[in-house]
Amino acid sequence: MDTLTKLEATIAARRSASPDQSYVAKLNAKGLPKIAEKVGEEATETIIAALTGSDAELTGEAADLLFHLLVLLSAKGVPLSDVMAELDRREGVSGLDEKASRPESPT
Ligand SMILES: N=c1c2ncn([C@@H]3O[C@H](COP(=O)(O)OP(=O)(O)OP(=O)(O)O)[C@@H](O)[C@H]3O)c2ncn1[C@@H]1O[C@H](COP(=O)(O)O)[C@@H](O)[C@H]1O
Repeated sequence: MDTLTKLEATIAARRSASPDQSYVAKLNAKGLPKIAEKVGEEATETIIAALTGSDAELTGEAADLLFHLLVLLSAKGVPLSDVMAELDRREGVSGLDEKASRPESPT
Protein backbone atom coordinates (compact mmCIF):
# COMPACT_ATOMS: atom_id res chain seq x y z
CA MET A 1 0.00 0.00 0.00
CA ASP A 2 1.42 3.41 -0.86
CA THR A 3 1.95 6.17 1.69
CA LEU A 4 -1.07 8.30 0.78
CA THR A 5 -3.41 5.29 0.77
CA LYS A 6 -2.11 4.25 4.21
CA LEU A 7 -2.55 7.79 5.50
CA GLU A 8 -6.10 7.87 4.08
CA ALA A 9 -6.92 4.73 6.10
CA THR A 10 -5.34 6.19 9.25
CA ILE A 11 -7.36 9.39 8.85
CA ALA A 12 -10.59 7.40 8.38
CA ALA A 13 -9.85 5.42 11.55
CA ARG A 14 -8.97 8.52 13.60
CA ARG A 15 -12.06 10.54 12.67
CA SER A 16 -14.05 8.85 15.44
CA ALA A 17 -11.27 9.10 18.06
CA SER A 18 -11.41 11.52 20.95
CA PRO A 19 -10.65 15.10 19.87
CA ASP A 20 -8.43 15.32 22.95
CA GLN A 21 -6.21 12.56 21.60
CA SER A 22 -6.42 13.01 17.85
CA TYR A 23 -5.68 16.00 15.62
CA VAL A 24 -7.84 14.44 12.85
CA ALA A 25 -10.79 14.07 15.25
CA LYS A 26 -10.25 17.60 16.61
CA LEU A 27 -10.25 19.10 13.12
CA ASN A 28 -13.37 17.13 12.10
CA ALA A 29 -15.14 18.31 15.26
CA LYS A 30 -14.53 21.88 14.09
CA GLY A 31 -16.39 21.17 10.84
CA LEU A 32 -15.87 21.28 7.08
CA PRO A 33 -15.25 25.05 6.79
CA LYS A 34 -12.34 24.79 9.25
CA ILE A 35 -10.89 21.78 7.38
CA ALA A 36 -11.17 23.67 4.09
CA GLU A 37 -9.56 26.73 5.68
CA LYS A 38 -6.61 24.58 6.83
CA VAL A 39 -6.10 23.33 3.25
CA GLY A 40 -5.98 26.94 2.06
CA GLU A 41 -3.59 27.88 4.87
CA GLU A 42 -1.25 24.98 4.09
CA ALA A 43 -1.40 25.78 0.36
CA THR A 44 -0.33 29.35 1.11
CA GLU A 45 2.50 28.13 3.35
CA THR A 46 3.60 25.77 0.56
CA ILE A 47 3.69 28.65 -1.92
CA ILE A 48 5.73 30.80 0.48
CA ALA A 49 8.17 27.93 1.10
CA ALA A 50 8.55 27.39 -2.66
CA LEU A 51 9.27 31.06 -3.28
CA THR A 52 11.38 31.94 -0.25
CA GLY A 53 12.23 28.80 1.73
CA SER A 54 14.62 25.90 1.60
CA ASP A 55 13.87 22.57 -0.06
CA ALA A 56 13.41 21.09 3.44
CA GLU A 57 10.81 23.74 4.30
CA LEU A 58 8.99 23.10 1.02
CA THR A 59 9.02 19.36 1.74
CA GLY A 60 7.46 19.94 5.18
CA GLU A 61 4.78 22.30 3.90
CA ALA A 62 3.94 19.99 0.97
CA ALA A 63 3.48 17.15 3.47
CA ASP A 64 1.17 19.36 5.60
CA LEU A 65 -0.80 20.25 2.46
CA LEU A 66 -1.23 16.64 1.30
CA PHE A 67 -2.24 15.56 4.81
CA HIS A 68 -4.88 18.28 5.15
CA LEU A 69 -6.16 17.60 1.61
CA LEU A 70 -6.67 13.95 2.62
CA VAL A 71 -8.54 15.09 5.75
CA LEU A 72 -10.79 17.22 3.51
CA LEU A 73 -11.45 14.39 1.04
CA SER A 74 -12.25 12.06 3.95
CA ALA A 75 -14.66 14.57 5.50
CA LYS A 76 -16.44 14.84 2.12
CA GLY A 77 -16.47 11.06 1.60
CA VAL A 78 -14.43 11.30 -1.60
CA PRO A 79 -11.97 8.40 -1.84
CA LEU A 80 -8.37 9.09 -2.80
CA SER A 81 -8.77 6.38 -5.46
CA ASP A 82 -11.30 8.63 -7.24
CA VAL A 83 -8.71 11.42 -7.39
CA MET A 84 -6.07 8.98 -8.62
CA ALA A 85 -8.49 7.64 -11.25
CA GLU A 86 -9.13 11.19 -12.44
CA LEU A 87 -5.38 11.80 -12.75
CA ASP A 88 -5.00 8.49 -14.62
CA ARG A 89 -7.84 9.51 -16.91
CA ARG A 90 -6.17 12.82 -17.67
CA GLU A 91 -2.91 11.04 -18.41
CA GLY A 92 -4.77 9.16 -21.13
CA VAL A 93 -6.27 12.32 -22.60
CA SER A 94 -4.28 13.55 -25.58
CA GLY A 95 -3.47 17.25 -25.31
CA LEU A 96 -4.21 19.26 -22.21
CA ASP A 97 -6.85 21.69 -23.33
CA GLU A 98 -9.22 23.00 -20.67
CA LYS A 99 -12.24 20.91 -21.74
CA ALA A 100 -10.48 17.58 -22.22
CA SER A 101 -8.74 17.71 -18.84
CA ARG A 102 -11.98 18.08 -16.90
CA PRO A 103 -14.67 15.49 -16.19
CA GLU A 104 -18.02 15.87 -17.94
CA SER A 105 -20.18 18.23 -15.91
CA PRO A 106 -23.72 17.00 -15.23
CA THR A 107 -26.30 18.71 -17.47
N1 LIG B 1 0.44 13.61 8.99
C1 LIG B 1 -0.10 14.13 9.98
C2 LIG B 1 0.03 15.54 10.23
N2 LIG B 1 0.65 16.52 9.58
C3 LIG B 1 0.43 17.64 10.27
N3 LIG B 1 -0.34 17.39 11.36
C4 LIG B 1 -0.82 18.32 12.39
O1 LIG B 1 -1.35 19.44 11.75
C5 LIG B 1 -1.30 20.54 12.62
C6 LIG B 1 -0.97 21.74 11.81
O2 LIG B 1 -0.38 22.68 12.61
P1 LIG B 1 -0.92 24.17 12.66
O3 LIG B 1 0.01 24.93 13.53
O4 LIG B 1 -1.15 24.67 11.28
O5 LIG B 1 -2.36 23.99 13.33
P2 LIG B 1 -2.77 24.00 14.85
O6 LIG B 1 -2.19 25.18 15.55
O7 LIG B 1 -2.47 22.64 15.49
O8 LIG B 1 -4.32 24.14 14.71
P3 LIG B 1 -5.18 25.41 14.23
O9 LIG B 1 -5.98 25.80 15.42
O10 LIG B 1 -4.25 26.48 13.73
O11 LIG B 1 -6.03 24.86 13.14
C7 LIG B 1 -0.29 20.19 13.73
O12 LIG B 1 -1.00 19.99 14.95
C8 LIG B 1 0.31 18.90 13.24
O13 LIG B 1 0.61 17.99 14.30
C9 LIG B 1 -0.60 16.09 11.37
N4 LIG B 1 -1.36 15.32 12.24
C10 LIG B 1 -1.46 13.99 11.97
N5 LIG B 1 -0.87 13.40 10.87
C11 LIG B 1 -1.06 11.95 10.60
O14 LIG B 1 -2.35 11.60 11.03
C12 LIG B 1 -2.27 10.46 11.89
C13 LIG B 1 -3.37 10.53 12.93
O15 LIG B 1 -3.13 11.65 13.77
P4 LIG B 1 -4.06 11.84 15.06
O16 LIG B 1 -5.40 12.15 14.56
O17 LIG B 1 -3.44 13.01 15.80
O18 LIG B 1 -3.98 10.58 15.83
C14 LIG B 1 -0.85 10.53 12.50
O19 LIG B 1 -0.43 9.25 12.89
C15 LIG B 1 -0.05 11.05 11.33
O20 LIG B 1 0.26 9.95 10.47
